[in-house]
Amino acid sequence: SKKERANKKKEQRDLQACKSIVQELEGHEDAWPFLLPVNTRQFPTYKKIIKKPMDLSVIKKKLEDNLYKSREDYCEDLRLMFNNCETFNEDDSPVGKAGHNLRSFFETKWNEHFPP
Ligand SMILES: Cc1ncccc1N[C@@H](C)c1ccc2c(c1)OCCCO2
Repeated sequence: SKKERANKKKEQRDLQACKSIVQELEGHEDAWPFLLPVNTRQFPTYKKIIKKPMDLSVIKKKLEDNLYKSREDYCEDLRLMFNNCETFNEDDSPVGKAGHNLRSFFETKWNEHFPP
């Protein structure tokens, strides 16, 4: 139907916006702690403390494999990644500071693409 076609277009537009936001995050100078899954041999307590690890490479793959049912679903994974960072890292640590900076950058991009 016309409504279904319109909805499909919106979903395609949202997916494209989410992909471009991830690309912008990856290029940010404070993205370095979030580009790949945390190495649990390097951080042996991470698996016990963080129940649902998340990073930009997983989010990018989920986008490519069309595993998000909505932009809200995608936004949830990004906020999970930043919340994990706050759980494990001190605010004034290098990773903690990078997490706060990148979260702020993300929320700004989010509001640019999807004004509340
Ligand atoms: C987001 C996050 N949360 C908790 C722990 C680590 C991470 N990120 C990883 C990629 C990382 C961050 C800092 C690091 C590091 C690796 O390499 C060991 C040397 C010290 O510097």
